Amino acid sequence: MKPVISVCHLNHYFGREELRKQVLFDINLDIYSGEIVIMTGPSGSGKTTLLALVGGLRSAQFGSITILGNQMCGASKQHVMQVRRQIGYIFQAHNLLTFLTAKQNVRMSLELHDKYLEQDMDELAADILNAVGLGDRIHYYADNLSGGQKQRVAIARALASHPKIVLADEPTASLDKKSGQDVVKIMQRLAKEQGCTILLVTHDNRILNIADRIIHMEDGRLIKEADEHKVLSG
Ligand SMILES: Nc1ncnc2c1ncn2[C@@H]1O[C@H](COP(=O)(O)OP(=O)(O)OP(=O)(O)O)[C@@H](O)[C@H]1O
Repeated sequence: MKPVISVCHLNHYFGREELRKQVLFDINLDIYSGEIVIMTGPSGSGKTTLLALVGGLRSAQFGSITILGNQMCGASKQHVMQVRRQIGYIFQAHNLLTFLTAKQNVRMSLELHDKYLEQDMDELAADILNAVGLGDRIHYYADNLSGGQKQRVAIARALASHPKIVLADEPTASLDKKSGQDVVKIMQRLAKEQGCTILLVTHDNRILNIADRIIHMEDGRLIKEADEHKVLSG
């Protein structure tokens, strides 16, 4: 089986000349279809940078990143955009548009895909909001939702178009324990139903039990691949 995400000898630098600083060192990582992989590590160790490179939000400089069979290093902008459409992003600052309702926020992500233009996008958006437990909030403006509810809208938005990959950066950071666990359980359930692959960055030890695999980043290096099959759960 080919990996959905394959990172090979990836190095990354920020800054130029004397300010040039290496932040990722020879990263190698394969993630397979349907896997939920959690990446942990201290602040500044390079997790967000790696996630942004994998998601095509930053250009890779040295090494290789293959996403769904597409080489991202040196890819044209257009090619990167095509790959990005197959990825759902869930970031801590959920980036909902506050002047739109929950349903309109989700609908916007469907409008990016030709295949949905012929379908009833309002109904599809309402369905996925139901699935994340927000059936009674679909007409609420994002501003009038709690942190956990906004995060659930962000999940609905990311998963509505059935992406093959979901990238999540600290999806539970601003949530209390219960909301945090609700949010990741919803992600886990929908991902398993849709067969999508999740790469999730977190400092939140309370959610490690949803991972199929936990990887650890330190000082720009992936130092171990351990704890397959939820050794750390509970
Ligand atoms: N745009 C940038 N320009 C220069 N340096 C950057 C930039 N973004 C990140 N860095 C540096 O790269 C290193 C890795 O940062 P990154 O945000 O990837 O770490 P992280 O593990 O996600 O941290 P955190 O857990 O605090 O979010 C840090 O030393 C950071 O200061």
